[in-house]
Amino acid sequence: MERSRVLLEAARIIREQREEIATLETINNGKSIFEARVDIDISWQCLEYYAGLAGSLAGEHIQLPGGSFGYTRREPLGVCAGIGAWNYPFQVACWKAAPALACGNAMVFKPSPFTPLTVVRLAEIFTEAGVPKGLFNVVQGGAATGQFLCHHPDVAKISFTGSVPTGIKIMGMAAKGIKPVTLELGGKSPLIIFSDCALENAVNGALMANFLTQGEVCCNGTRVFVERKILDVFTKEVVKRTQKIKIGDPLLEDTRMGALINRPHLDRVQGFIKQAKEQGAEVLCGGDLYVPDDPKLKNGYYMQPCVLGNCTDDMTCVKEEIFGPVMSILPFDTEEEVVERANNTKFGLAGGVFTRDIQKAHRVVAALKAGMCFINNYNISPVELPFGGYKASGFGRENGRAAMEYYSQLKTVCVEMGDVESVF
Ligand SMILES: NC(=O)c1ccc[n+]([C@@H]2O[C@H](COP(=O)([O-])OP(=O)(O)OC[C@H]3O[C@@H](n4cnc5c(N)ncnc54)[C@H](O)[C@@H]3O)[C@@H](O)[C@H]2O)c1
Repeated sequence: MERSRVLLEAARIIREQREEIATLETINNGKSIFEARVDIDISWQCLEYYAGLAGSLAGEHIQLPGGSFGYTRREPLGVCAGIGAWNYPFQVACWKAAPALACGNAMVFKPSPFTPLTVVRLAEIFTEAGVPKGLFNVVQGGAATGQFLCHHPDVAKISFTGSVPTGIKIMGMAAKGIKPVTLELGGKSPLIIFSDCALENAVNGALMANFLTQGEVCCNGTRVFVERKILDVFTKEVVKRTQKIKIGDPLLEDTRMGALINRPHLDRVQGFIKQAKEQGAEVLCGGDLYVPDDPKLKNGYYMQPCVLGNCTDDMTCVKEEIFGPVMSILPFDTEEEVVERANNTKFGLAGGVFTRDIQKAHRVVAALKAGMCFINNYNISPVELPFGGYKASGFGRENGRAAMEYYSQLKTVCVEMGDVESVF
């Protein structure tokens, strides 16, 4: 209950300073202030949720013959290392810190060197809220700092959010110290639009699945499979809506798409579009750099959100995670076919389906090999629901009750109520 009170106080301070933290996050990452506010809201909700669970940590009592019994205790792991990506800096830190602290661990958090700011504010807030000194720590740095944390003998667990190649290295380092890891890695998720969907919802869903945070979202549904019967009407509407997305200064109220994280990443995203064209995809809209009118923004890393048509499953833009505002549209004819194609990927983070047929919706998500599935919506993240991947998208879960298992360990105590019967 003491941990719970401290987490609730931290949540209260975040709510109170929402505007200031959201502004800092926009400066940190380049996403629109509109979205940064949503991230901050999800962050304090996460702290409140784990504050609620902190007092519920408990074991089991198991009866044994002759009045003997056993019981289990949920104990903290110790010092947990959190290593974060740059796309949701404050939120990722809260998703890791809240269950870690609720379970009684300490955390050393390393943000991405591209977004060092807001997690420092989080550490200050924790201190103000009454978290004991040294329990939540921030270290800045890049790969070398991350490696140091993973190898450190006092670190008991590593929770990592980032790319698959780094995830592989993290798991290798953790293996050397036999440390448990949570890996939240990349994705190339399918979004399946059946012809019996509510079209406007499906269009909204496809935009939500592709263009939040400049498309730099791990669970994005970037392979949009559309039943051929509605391909034209759906595509036309998606293109029309994509062209209307307001790009520009992320601190302006009406901006809905800010700047990508840095120049190399922008070049990389542009490279994927160039390659898509070479491989036969058609750019239906966007894809070019965007230069805002405001002269002080002219060197910003802005681009126009892009919709690709004429895509096939073997194209690079359909197989690889682009991590930018690029949607690929792929027609399909039957349920069986689309499920097979949707699962034909090394990733398994998320998936979505739009249909009015409730049986079909449940049948399809049951067949999807992905950890986070959506029916008739996409990319909402209630903290009550566990989140994490299948296959190369990683393992372990954040959020929901499930995360408590990944930040605690089980001790079994066997109690003898009779005499010891020795076999010797
Ligand atoms: N599944 C999820 O929840 C989730 C959420 C956000 C982002 N992501 C993924 O993250 C990726 C983009 O983020 P990124 O470019 O920051 O990823 P990244 O793998 O380059 O870096 C992630 C973090 O790891 C650190 N790091 C890099 N090399 C390291 C090493 N050798 N040892 C230890 N730490 C090291 C970085 O400094 C950074 O803090 C995308 O693939 C995206 O899908 C996944």
